[in-house]
Amino acid sequence: MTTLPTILIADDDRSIRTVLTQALGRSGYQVRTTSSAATLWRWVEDGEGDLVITDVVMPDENGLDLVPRIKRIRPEMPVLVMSAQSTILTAVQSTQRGAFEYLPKPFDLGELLAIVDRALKQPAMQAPAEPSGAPEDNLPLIGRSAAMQEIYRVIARLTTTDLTVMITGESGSGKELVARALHDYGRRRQGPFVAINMAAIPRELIESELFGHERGAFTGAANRHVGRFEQAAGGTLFLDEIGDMPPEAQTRLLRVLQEGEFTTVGGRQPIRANARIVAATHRDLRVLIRSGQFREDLFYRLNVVPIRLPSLRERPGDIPLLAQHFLNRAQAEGLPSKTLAPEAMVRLSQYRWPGNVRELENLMRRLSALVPQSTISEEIIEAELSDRAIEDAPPPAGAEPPPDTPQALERVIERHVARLMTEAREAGEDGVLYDRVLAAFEAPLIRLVLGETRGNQIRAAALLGLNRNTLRKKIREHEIGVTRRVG
Ligand SMILES: Nc1ncnc2c1ncn2[C@@H]1O[C@H](COP(=O)(O)OP(=O)(O)OP(=O)(O)O)[C@@H](O)[C@H]1O
Repeated sequence: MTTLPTILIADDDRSIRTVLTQALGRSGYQVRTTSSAATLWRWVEDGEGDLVITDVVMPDENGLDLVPRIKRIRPEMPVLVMSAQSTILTAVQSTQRGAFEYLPKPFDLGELLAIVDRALKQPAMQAPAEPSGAPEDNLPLIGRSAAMQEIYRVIARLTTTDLTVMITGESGSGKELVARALHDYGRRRQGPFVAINMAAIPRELIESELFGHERGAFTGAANRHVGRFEQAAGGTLFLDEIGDMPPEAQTRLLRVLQEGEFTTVGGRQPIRANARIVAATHRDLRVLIRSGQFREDLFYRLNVVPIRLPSLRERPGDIPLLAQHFLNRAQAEGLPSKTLAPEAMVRLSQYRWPGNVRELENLMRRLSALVPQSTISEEIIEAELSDRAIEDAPPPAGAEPPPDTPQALERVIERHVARLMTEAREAGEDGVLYDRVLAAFEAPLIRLVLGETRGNQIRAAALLGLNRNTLRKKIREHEIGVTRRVG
């Protein structure tokens, strides 16, 4: 008996899932559908399915980001990417990341079936060449610096426990990767890994996303919705950007952690919480606690095992290894093979990497695609980096000014401004920088002062030396939540 090929479909649009299920089912395929990238990933990890069809924009993760991860663990699996944002960028990115085909929405069902048929017939041809890199490329985390060794040791020690972990570190330093490693090597590895990013979900939806809701719990709740806590049962719940969690959700989460059970929004029946919690943030939670934006009691519940991930500039020795790893990976995804000249490597190691590993990864991917020569020279790196770096001559590693000095603050500001400049340049935006830089400092300033005055705007305006109406305008502009607290 031959088994029918199974197609895994991830799209948060139910009508697309229905149409595809019917069309593919009629053509003799088995079909499994999900609205979440996390579920799709779990199926792929569990070795299920013969072909993936994924949407790009999904509530929990961008489908395009999933493609290279799928190709890494299941290189033979064809992945079709469909997207309503049918820009040339999406198409190019899908292909670069190893997708078999890219389908702009709306698409022709006949064309889709033909592509599925073609993809399943030629799996061998789709398998990318073996990466030329070291076996290291298959490791979940790259880096041999002392700082990373310490991280590995902590992860290893935690494999036999379900302790709650709080990962802190700058953006792009690998917090999510560490969370996944804790899950993949831990006791709950057979269970699901469910991630939720507090900064990516509208604040008013966070509670129902986390805990689920009953039918009719609020306007628009047409059906019962299973929350991430329930989805993560038996596995790990990764609470990313925990510092952005709204106060009500914080209170609810604290209760769950204390009592070990929760109720859905609008529900009464308590459900046992059976998820290991790993939280992460790039923000300083102690500052948020001081300004009244994060509950101190919740912090202590979450901060059972703190893991502080070093920034890339704190471990420059890892840069060559990581750079080579990302070039190998780009090659495995079908981009041309590249090597870095030794001087180019030195220059990379001296750069400050405000966007950390993510920035390095992106640069290597871009160079793999764009540089025609097979050896990337120092000049090419120099041109790339001097474009984004503020300082011409970065200070050697270890020359960070002591914390809490005006120099350290200036350094932080410089890094942030450099990042905003890069973003504006990459997005081709002119005339936005001054406002964005000001907003970046104004919003936390106002939040802190309002925290200090317990939400009293008159006192806050006086403290700031601002006119009351100006302060109100800025509160609106920055969408700062103001709650008056008594006592
Ligand atoms: N040690 C590492 N080895 C290999 N790849 C890494 C490492 N650290 C980070 N990366 C890669 O860098 C990118 C950013 O990592 P990740 O998303 O885990 O960072 P993050 O700290 O969670 O970022 P953010 O705070 O912005 O969510 C990912 O593509 C990840 O695979």
